[in-house]
Formats: sequence, structure tokens, C-alpha cells
Amino acid sequence: MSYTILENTIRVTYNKEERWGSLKRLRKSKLRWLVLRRIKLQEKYHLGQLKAKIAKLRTQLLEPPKGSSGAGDGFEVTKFGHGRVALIGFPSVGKSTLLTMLTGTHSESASYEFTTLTCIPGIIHYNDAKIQMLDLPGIIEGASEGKGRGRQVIAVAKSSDLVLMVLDASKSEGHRQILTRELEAVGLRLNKRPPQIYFKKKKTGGISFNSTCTLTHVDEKLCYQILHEYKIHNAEVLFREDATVDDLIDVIEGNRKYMKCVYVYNKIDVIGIDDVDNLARQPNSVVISCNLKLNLDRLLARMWEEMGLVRVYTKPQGQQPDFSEPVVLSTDRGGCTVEDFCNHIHRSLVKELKYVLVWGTSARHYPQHCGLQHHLQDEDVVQIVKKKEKEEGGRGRFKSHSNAPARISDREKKAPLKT
Ligand SMILES: Nc1nc2c(ncn2[C@@H]2O[C@H](COP(=O)(O)OP(=O)(O)OP(=O)(O)O)[C@@H](O)[C@H]2O)c(=O)[nH]1
Ligand SMILES: [K+]
Ligand SMILES: [Mg+2]
Repeated sequence: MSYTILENTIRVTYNKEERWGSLKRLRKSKLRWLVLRRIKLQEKYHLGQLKAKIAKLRTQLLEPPKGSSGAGDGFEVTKFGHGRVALIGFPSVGKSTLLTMLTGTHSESASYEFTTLTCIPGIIHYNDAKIQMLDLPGIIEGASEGKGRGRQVIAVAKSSDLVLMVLDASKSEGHRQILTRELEAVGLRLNKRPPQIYFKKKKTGGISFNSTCTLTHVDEKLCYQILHEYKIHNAEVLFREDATVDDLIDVIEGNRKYMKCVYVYNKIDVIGIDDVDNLARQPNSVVISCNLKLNLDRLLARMWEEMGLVRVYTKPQGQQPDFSEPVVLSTDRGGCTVEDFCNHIHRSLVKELKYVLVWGTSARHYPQHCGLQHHLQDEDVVQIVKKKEKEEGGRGRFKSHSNAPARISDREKKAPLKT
């Protein structure tokens, strides 16, 4: 090897033997790289297959034995009200205390673990709506495998519209992860949206694999292997996002439940203000203290936001709206179009309906004439006009509406008239 020093650079020249040696080294390292890549790929395929196997076995394990219902005794509670919230948490985090505070229904609370042994329902009256809240026994690690009464508890959680994961603010942060794992193990997905993968089984034609974006986690071969694991040989798969193997398995299994969850850190009275601040900044978290009645109103407001309930007040022709009892619709369940509203009142109403008059945030001007597909928003006022009935007030937006609801008038002033 010899060096020649040019103006700013040093040129290194090799003799024949040296060049041969470095070439060999290069080949060796390239070969090693190729082998490593291969092993990594194989690992990826193997891991994907294993994941599919585990998911399949888990599903089999969770199937209730023939002739029995899923939830088990003592846990089926009749649905009541406009939405259902389940309290999930480790023992003695204050679930029963919270239920007693918010609903007025007494649920035994004590300093020893497993005070609550069944499901205890209560009703929260909030924003003219009734929300059913369920106090449940505490669950422990391994609940998804049937430890304690974990299975039944999780089955109830699955039947609800919102999960409140109650955590002890003074205990380890790891509890949140453990509980999330337990719920995920039985097919619950918290605060996630379904993966953007189109999947359809077919009778013939083999597997067609397509994607609308570059995929970094799954390739065609891995997809085939996973489908093979499920004995699916004819199907259409279209990835609309860079999804993972777990996402693909979720879509194939098809029985996942995507739920909203609020993490409630109770007992903030026993920790320092800095820790409270930290916890409050976590995503989807609310910090409370049942003993000191701290922040409970914020928790209620947060629950309300997450449940996506829409209150619609009816207005009989020529009268003031009925603000005492709204029709409560849900954006997540059932939808909140005029058609959903009509179906909520009476099945035959849709056939008799000519149009509805709408006052409120969903209307562009007051009152707006709307058809069945119009989406209603919270606190809208609706007057039903049936086919034979004569409408009230006239249609022009320039006419004054002396019978328009008083409650809306402030809002009307703020919102400029648009068509
Ligand atoms: N310091 C403090 N203690 C609380 C608070 N809320 C509840 N506790 C106490 O925590 C203990 C357990 O409360 P419970 O309501 O029985 O808890 P739980 O989660 O229902 O417990 P299990 O039914 O056994 O699963 C009781 O001794 C309560 O007094 C709080 O905000 N601060
Ligand atoms: K307890
Ligand atoms: Mg309890």
C-alpha cells in the first residue's frame, strides 16, 4: 500500500495482493449481510405465522362452551338509559366509591380487596340523558385467561359503550399497561380505529394481494403465510395503510371490538402536585379524588364527550319545544340522521314524514327544511311535518319566526344567516 499526497487529498493505492484481499473481505461481508437479511426475513415470516397461531388458539379458548352464554352468572345486567359505562380496574382502586359518588346507588366500598363480587348498576343523570354505570369486581393479571372472575368482568366491559379504566394514582404506572394487555388479549382494542385493510373471503380465484401505499411490515409472502394458517386460500386483500401483522390478524379474525377508554387516576389526594400534573397530561386521562370530590365534574364532561350522545328536542307545531325530555341519539351506535331520529320515535314515522324543520347548530338557517339524510347535532330542535299536515311559519328564511324556540335565539344572533 502506498500513499500519494495531492493538494488536499490523500490517494491510497494498493498492490495486487492487497487488492485481492480487500475484494475477498468485501465479498465475505456482502455474503454475511445477505445471510443476515435472509435470517431476519425468515424470522419475520416465522414470527408472523406464530402470531397468527396464537391469535387462532386464543379465539378457540375464548369461545364459550356449548350450551352456556358468554358472560356467566350474576353479571348480566339489563341495559338501561342512553349509554353504558363500565368501571374496570384492579381491586381497591376506588371503583365502588366512584359509583356511589356519581350515581347515588350505594355500592359497598372498603379497604380490603375484592369487596365487590358482582356487577352493580347505577344511573348517572347528566345533560338530560341517563347513563348506566356498572361497578364491577376488581380484576387481576391473568384475568383474560380466567383468573378470578376476570372473564365475566371483561365480557361486561365488551357490552358497554365506554370503558373507564380506574387506576390508583399512587401505584405503579405499569398497571395501565397490564390492564390494557388483559383487555387486548380478549379482542378489545382501546382508543384505536379499525385497520384500513379490506379483506374478503372468496370461493375461488386464489388470493389477490394489493396495496395503495408502500408496506414496511407485511409483504405478499407473509400475508399468504398468515392466510394459510387460517386455511384461507381464496380471498381479496387490500392494504390501504402501512398496517402491521397484528392489524392483519385482527382483520382476519374479524371479532375485535374497538372501544373508547378513559383512564381515570383516582386518589390524587395522596400524591404530590407534580405527579398529579404528570398523570393529567397523559393521553385520555382524567385525574380525580373520590374522597375529596375533586375533578368529578371534569370526568363527567369527558365521559359525555367520548360517548358522542346527541340530544334532539321535539317541538310540536305551534308550541314551545319540549326541553324536558330529549330524544337521545348516538353518533357511534345507530347514527344521528333525521331518519334515525324518526325511527327512534316510531317505526312508521319515516313513511308519513314530509320533511322536518330544524333549529340548532346543524341548520344553516332557522328553521331549515331537512330530509331524512340530514345529520342532527347536539341540542337541535326538530319539528316533524307529516305528509298531510300543513307546515307552520312558511319556508322563507327572511320571515320572522315568532314561534322559534327561545333557547336558540342567542345562538341565532351569533350565527350569520347563510344559505
Ligand atoms: N385516599 C383515597 N382513598 C380512596 C379514594 N377513593 C376511594 N378510596 C379508598 O379506597 C378503598 C377501596 O375503595 P373501593 O371503592 O372499595 O375500591 P374498589 O375498586 O371498588 O375495590 P374492589 O371492589 O375490592 O375491587 C376504600 O378504603 C376507599 O375509602 C380517594 O379518592 N382517595
Ligand atoms: K375494596
Ligand atoms: Mg368495589
